[in-house]
Amino acid sequence: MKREILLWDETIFKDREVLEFDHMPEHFAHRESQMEALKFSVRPAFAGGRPVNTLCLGPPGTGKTTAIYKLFSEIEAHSSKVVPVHVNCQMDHTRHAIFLRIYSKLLGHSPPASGVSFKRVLDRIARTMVKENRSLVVALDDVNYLFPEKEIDRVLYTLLRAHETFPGFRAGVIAVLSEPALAYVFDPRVESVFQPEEVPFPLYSKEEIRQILDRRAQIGFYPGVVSSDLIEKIAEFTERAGDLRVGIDLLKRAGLEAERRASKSISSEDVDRAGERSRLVHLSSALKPLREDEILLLTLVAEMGASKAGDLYSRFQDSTGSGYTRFHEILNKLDAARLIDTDFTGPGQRGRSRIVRIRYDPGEVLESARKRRESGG
Ligand SMILES: Nc1ncnc2c1ncn2[C@@H]1O[C@H](COP(=O)(O)OP(=O)(O)OP(=O)(O)O)[C@@H](O)[C@H]1O
Repeated sequence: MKREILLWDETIFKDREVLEFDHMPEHFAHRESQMEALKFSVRPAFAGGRPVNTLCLGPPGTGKTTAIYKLFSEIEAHSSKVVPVHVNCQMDHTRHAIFLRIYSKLLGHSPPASGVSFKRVLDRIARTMVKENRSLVVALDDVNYLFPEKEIDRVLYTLLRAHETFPGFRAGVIAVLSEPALAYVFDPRVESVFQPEEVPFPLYSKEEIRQILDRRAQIGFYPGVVSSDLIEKIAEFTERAGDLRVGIDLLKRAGLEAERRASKSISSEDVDRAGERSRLVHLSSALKPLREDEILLLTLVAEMGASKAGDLYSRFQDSTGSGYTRFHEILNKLDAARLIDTDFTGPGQRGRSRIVRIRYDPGEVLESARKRRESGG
């Protein structure tokens, strides 16, 4: 008879690495049109032109960063005419830091002296690019971290108008934002040079999620560890949470739960047990793009428990001085991000008497919001 118990030195994971978020999936399904649009935007750069500015928009976990990485590795494999630089704006959120990142990528090392002036960094980048007749493509990932203090205007102005000072300098920007639309109003001097082509990244459907997770599971686990019924269950859970990362995390955690029981296969109970923690993965990614007043309203919902929209509004107005329109806008946004529920009051309950509830454990929300505030943005 086949042994069902896992020995202490055995594992059900064939390749753990594929269940990590930073794993670059070999097969990037359901994003063909977005990849085409991105390739189209950098194409002019290969012929000595300027890349087309682009804006990738979509909720967390819809493959925006993955698309950029794929694009950039293809560019690097194809030609040295184009210099692609990926900037994580959560880490590099000043113009100086971003240009240091570009400098290091282009020249292969940091500037010799720390504290070197911005002007010298820019000068070196622009002259090198012009001399080598190359084009720059800068991806500003999570660009919302550049909105406070209007840092984004300074970054775009410098990148996209540098050719006025350094003739022959060519640069394009791919901005990445975890939201369905761009609400930021640019400085007019930036707007005249930055009218990006929008590339939408919609949420994956349940079937798309199922296919993606199925493939991960095939590579990540040994055969027979996870059944197709369970993949279906995980896909449903992931669709409800609204973030593919939840599904990837759930596969991994459910696998660990099975190993804890020394079982050679994952059970439905393993998935249930892992579910709550995995759902929190969405919480931190959904908080990432939120503005200060949006986080404030979310924390009020967490603190007040199930409350009437009218009561919530009074507290919100006391703290921010904002009007009902803004309050309503944020409520809808938090609802769309699946952070709150505003709709289970039954017929006839509309407007200020709507009941608003948090979709996560309030303590977890307050803790994540605190971390998000500390990380800036
Ligand atoms: N089409 C896909 N096929 C396989 N894996 C995918 C696909 N789309 C996304 N993923 C995986 O989902 C995770 C999240 O993807 P990614 O980081 O690209 O999303 P994102 O839209 O940039 O999210 P955020 O806005 O939170 O930064 C990654 O682990 C990535 O490998």
